[in-house]
Amino acid sequence: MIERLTDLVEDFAESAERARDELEPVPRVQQIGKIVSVGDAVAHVEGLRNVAADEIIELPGRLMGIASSVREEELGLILLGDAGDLSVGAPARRTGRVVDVPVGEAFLGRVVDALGRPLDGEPPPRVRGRHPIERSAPAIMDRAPVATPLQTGIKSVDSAIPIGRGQRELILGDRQTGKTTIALEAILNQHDTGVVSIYCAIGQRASAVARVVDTLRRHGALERTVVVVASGEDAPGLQFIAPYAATTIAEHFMHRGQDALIVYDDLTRHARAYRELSLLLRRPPGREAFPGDIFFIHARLLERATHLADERGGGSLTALPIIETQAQNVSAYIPTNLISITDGQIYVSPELFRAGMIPAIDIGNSVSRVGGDAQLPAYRAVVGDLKLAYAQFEELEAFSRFGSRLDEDTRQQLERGRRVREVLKQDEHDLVPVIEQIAVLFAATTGLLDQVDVSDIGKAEAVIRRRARDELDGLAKRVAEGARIDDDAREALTNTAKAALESHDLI
Ligand SMILES: Nc1ncnc2c1ncn2[C@@H]1O[C@H](COP(=O)(O)OP(=O)(O)OP(=O)(O)O)[C@@H](O)[C@H]1O
Repeated sequence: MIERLTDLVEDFAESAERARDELEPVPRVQQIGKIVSVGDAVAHVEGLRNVAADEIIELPGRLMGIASSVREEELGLILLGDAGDLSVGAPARRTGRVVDVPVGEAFLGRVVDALGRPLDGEPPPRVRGRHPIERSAPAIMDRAPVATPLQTGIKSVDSAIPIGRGQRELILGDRQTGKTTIALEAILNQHDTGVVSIYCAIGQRASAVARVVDTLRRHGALERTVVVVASGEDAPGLQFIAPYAATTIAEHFMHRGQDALIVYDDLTRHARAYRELSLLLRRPPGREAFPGDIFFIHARLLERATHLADERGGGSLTALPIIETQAQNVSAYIPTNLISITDGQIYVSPELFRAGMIPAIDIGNSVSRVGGDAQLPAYRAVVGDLKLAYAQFEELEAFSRFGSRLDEDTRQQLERGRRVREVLKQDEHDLVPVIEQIAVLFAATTGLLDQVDVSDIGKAEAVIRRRARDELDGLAKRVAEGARIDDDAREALTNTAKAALESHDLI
């Protein structure tokens, strides 16, 4: 109903706009200034009056600039393209418009640039209207608490660092530690949830973006995903506006009452593009040479991700911003800013990655501040023990390296911890449905795997998952509807795991 209404309103707005353009050719007085300096990514203009912040200024060669530094005597423009043959003295024309992007369902399955122009060789998507890339975040009164889980299919995330729809969860870690893969898994896992995804690539190599698009296509996820790309070869201006444009495209779905997921890959490069622009615009550099408003540019972006109240349609936008740290320095400027803006972080550690603990999620250093409220209640049966067993295990393991003799209790904790660690490993794109996660984690945390050899845990997991899939259909449905794990369910989980292990001679 709400979708139909939104469609009607949008169609009406579109035709009203067209009619106005056709019927009233308003005689317009054009204000034209001239370029006084041109840099690689910015230009300065003189002679334009009353320009609004963020207004688009048209330059020769269909190039656009955003009025970023607006001063009485001179304008600093962020160029949305290659400065090319732009020369001093060339005209600069006011447009009275701000940057906007087309939005609509036709964007699903498409790869577009930061201005919504196709990059996949197909014709431009049929749009439902255009919206400015900078929009204010929904008011507090229009928001509702995060209450529905967003399953990622990754065991360690869904159990220990759960994400809810409308949450902002940062993924941070050094380079090549599997950050993009975690975000991609979250997108791939939405195959039957109705959640649409937006993947925004900022400052990446074109080959890396092509790999992501290929993965989405191979897994049948591209048709429910919009890919917005401003690659490293694009103008810094385009890299700067890409996440705002992608968010506007995502908001279209949220305002229609749908659930959307947006991945910003990554905001370190976004911050660097903005630093480059700010320095060229002669703004005073602050900490790490970033300009003073670097916190604000990320806060105003991520504030737009939320869960709307029912009166506003009940849609949601979940944000997974990615940040690359250097030498695991999470207290650098950009990571600390983003940690404070988001509702938690998934920290991936290069040491775990090197040790083959993949996904390399450091559970002890990761947190989800609001997702716990949205987590399916059935997880409570496993998650408390999981976190505790794992934290104790990590501590004990460090101690036991000193070779001190271990008492039986400690030895047992270590053995169980090793098995839990094996269970938390997961192959790329091997997404685990909820009931299978619960069956395997339940077996590991209740000691059913204690007798299984550590080298056989992968096999044990596979047989438990298969049996849970075949035999626990009824429980799976109840769990999805929010049922807790009661005594009957415990018994069913225990019997399933035992039968699976016995039938393969694993215990
Ligand atoms: N669960 C996994 N199992 C096996 N391999 C994985 C897994 N997760 C990631 N990888 C591999 O690790 C490598 C790095 O992954 P990814 O590109 O996701 O990392 P990243 O931290 O986003 O890297 P970058 O620093 O380039 O952004 C890739 O080759 C990927 O295939």
